Amino acid sequence: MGELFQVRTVRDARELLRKHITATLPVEQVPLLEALGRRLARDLSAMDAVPGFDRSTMDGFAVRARDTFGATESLPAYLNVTGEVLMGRNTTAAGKLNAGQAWRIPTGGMLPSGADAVVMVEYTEELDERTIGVTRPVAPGDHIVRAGEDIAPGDGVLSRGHVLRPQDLGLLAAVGLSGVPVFEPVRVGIISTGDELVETLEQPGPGQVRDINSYALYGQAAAAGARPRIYGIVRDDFASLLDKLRQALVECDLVLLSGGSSVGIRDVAARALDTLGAPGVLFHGISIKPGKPTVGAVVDGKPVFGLPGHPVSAMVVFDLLVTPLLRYGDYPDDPLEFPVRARMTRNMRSAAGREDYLRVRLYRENGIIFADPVLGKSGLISTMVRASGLARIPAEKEGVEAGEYIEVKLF
Ligand SMILES: Nc1nc2c(c(=O)[nH]1)N[C@H]1C(S)=C(S)[C@@H](COP(=O)(O)OP(=O)(O)OC[C@H]3O[C@@H](n4cnc5c(N)ncnc54)[C@H](O)[C@@H]3O)O[C@H]1N2
Ligand code: MOO
Repeated sequence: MGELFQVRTVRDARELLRKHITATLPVEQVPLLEALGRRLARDLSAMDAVPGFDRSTMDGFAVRARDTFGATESLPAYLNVTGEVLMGRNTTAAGKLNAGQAWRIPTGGMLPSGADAVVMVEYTEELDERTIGVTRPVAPGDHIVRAGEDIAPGDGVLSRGHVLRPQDLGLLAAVGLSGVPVFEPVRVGIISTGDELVETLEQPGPGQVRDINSYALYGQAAAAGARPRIYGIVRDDFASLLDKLRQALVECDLVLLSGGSSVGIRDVAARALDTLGAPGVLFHGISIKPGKPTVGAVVDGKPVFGLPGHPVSAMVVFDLLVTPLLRYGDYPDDPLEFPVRARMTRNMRSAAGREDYLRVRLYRENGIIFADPVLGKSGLISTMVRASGLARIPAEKEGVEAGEYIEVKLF
């Protein structure tokens, strides 16, 4: 059996899990339009240069910069208009721009050979069909994008593990990759435990409550790019829990159990996890509030979490320990995990040696972002709904005072 009842910091819990998780995800090739939010399975490099030719970034005239030196409004540089660039057309065939010449060019047009800059149309005056006066000089390279300036052939463009964003799809389209190798989404099995739980459609009797966690955790898993699946409610009993866990572990890459982590069937859950495979339970308890009675296990290389039953606690622990695994397959150091700095509206106590996570509602007043704690016990799901994010009070602090800044991650 693993290291039971030893309370861990979040960092240690992550380290232990990282050390024991060995299961890998299959790779699939998906069309570019289905790749948003997916994780790249290998490094990608560009075959083509983007753009493939020098192009103008303005409507105007392609010129040799040196022909415009010294030009002013009162003494323009006069150039002969000897050509016109058409969009999408190869200018090489149309010849070369020579000294004293200018070619009309649209934004994005291919620079003719011989030209090294573009004069914006605003800084020209048309004297007749064939002559312009340039009223402002340009330097070589002005208003043009060079071939390969965006992406050079052979450039590594995106790395394995990267979660694809809209701009990444644009870049992959630019280099002509219409399909991408991505990891299959993590299949997440969700099991709720408790004799008091009933399905959403049921009317709870006295002493009963509807199952909240299956839905909230399903939402969190889906939001993190995983493929969640609900295994329903299991009664507090070893045999049925073992059965359900066994099934979920065969069909999923990661399994979540909620409830029964503290007293109740705690030992049952831990015993079940140790029965199912090695190394079993890695830790029982993390030094955070809410979320202390969390069980972390690895069974045959796959992570299994016993999340606390209180819905807020389950969601907070999911956010800290499960989301990074689903998103990145790991616990990367993320300096932007809590990206917002906000000013506390009131004092909040916490115990040293324990990280506290506060539900906060953010608002802005006179240019300052304030964090207003949403108070309420961790059994109250409505507190999560009223909050816009989670603020962290680090373990070394004994609280935060009104006016002090804290770090917040947004939901
Ligand atoms: N004597 C102690 N009691 C408790 C302790 C403790 O240290 N000593 N820890 C408290 C803390 S903190 C938490 S968090 C909870 C953890 O409870 P469990 O993980 O053992 O879960 P349960 O006892 O089954 O449930 C707790 C609470 O949550 C409700 N619950 C559970 N599952 C769901 C669900 N799917 N949907 C909605 N609500 C759910 C359950 O009905 C209980 O009210 O223990 C404290 N107690
Ligand atoms: O962990 Mo309990 O989660 O403090 O409510």
